[in-house]
Amino acid sequence: MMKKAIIFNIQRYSIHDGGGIRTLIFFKGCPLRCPWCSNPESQSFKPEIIRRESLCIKCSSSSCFACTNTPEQCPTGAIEKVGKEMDVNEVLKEIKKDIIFYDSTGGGVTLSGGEPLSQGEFAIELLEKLKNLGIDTAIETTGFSKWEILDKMSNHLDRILFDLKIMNKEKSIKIINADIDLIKDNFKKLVKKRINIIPRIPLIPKYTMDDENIEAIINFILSQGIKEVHILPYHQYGISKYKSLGKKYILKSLIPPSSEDVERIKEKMTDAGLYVVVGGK
Ligand SMILES: C[S@@+](CC[C@H](N)C(=O)[O-])C[C@H]1O[C@@H](n2cnc3c(N)ncnc32)[C@H](O)[C@@H]1O
Ligand code: SF4
Repeated sequence: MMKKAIIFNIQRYSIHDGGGIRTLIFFKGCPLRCPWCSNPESQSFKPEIIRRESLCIKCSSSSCFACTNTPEQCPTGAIEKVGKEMDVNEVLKEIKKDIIFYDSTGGGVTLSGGEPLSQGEFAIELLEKLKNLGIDTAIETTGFSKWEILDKMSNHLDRILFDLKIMNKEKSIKIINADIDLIKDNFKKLVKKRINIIPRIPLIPKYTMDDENIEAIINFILSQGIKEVHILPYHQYGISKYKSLGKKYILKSLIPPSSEDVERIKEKMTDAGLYVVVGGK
């Protein structure tokens, strides 16, 4: 039987996250809980209802949040179901609509989320089919999974955009629910396999940007013989999605890093011998 996964978005014509014009496949569900996550709708493994107040015309209730209409009954799309079970062929059908853009731009398909490794068997089958079609493949990942899954998946990936977030073990478990030792082990095994791996660091003030964490990240990357790193300055683009989901955004008052702060970290990494890309594609 064909494998199925919960997908919450298929974004076409993306110029981020992997190079060229890309199709991004967003897997729903993540074992981590980064308080700054810009995709809160990706965290639960189950389909969810979101409510967008800005689209609500108050047709049946005084508030979108008190409305008992189903997504199908809502006339404006203010109430929407996020997350759809799809099989590999359904996802492939969507991807094939973009295939003509890949060759001329060096683009392809990037798996994102949520955490694609958490629906690993499906992702492996999809990637295998994409490689059989000659399509470039990339993944954005936390690297937090059993090695067996990542090992199999890496055989069908041209590039792994691998996040390193919090290097202190206790802090990593407490703040984002991730065992950094497992993540580092997986990273090292991929390097040993000579997989094309690009570390990405989200620059989150008060969480990942302190000297100790940045130095630990630099030392780890250098110890693995890697020369390129991407840094992603903190943004709050996902903030309205928290409200739509009825979730609280606890970092509302956290100010994104200034360009000087980003430059300071870039310089530190460059001085250590790394080639640094801000944003990262
Ligand atoms: C939404 S995640 C999905 C992939 C995977 N779950 C991960 O975290 O690597 C994609 C990228 O966005 C970054 N990211 C998430 N929230 C962010 C925020 N508020 N500001 C900057 N980068 C963010 C992550 O660090 C990751 O590199
Ligand atoms: S690992 Fe990625 S998807 Fe999961 S909570 Fe963190 S930023 Fe969000």
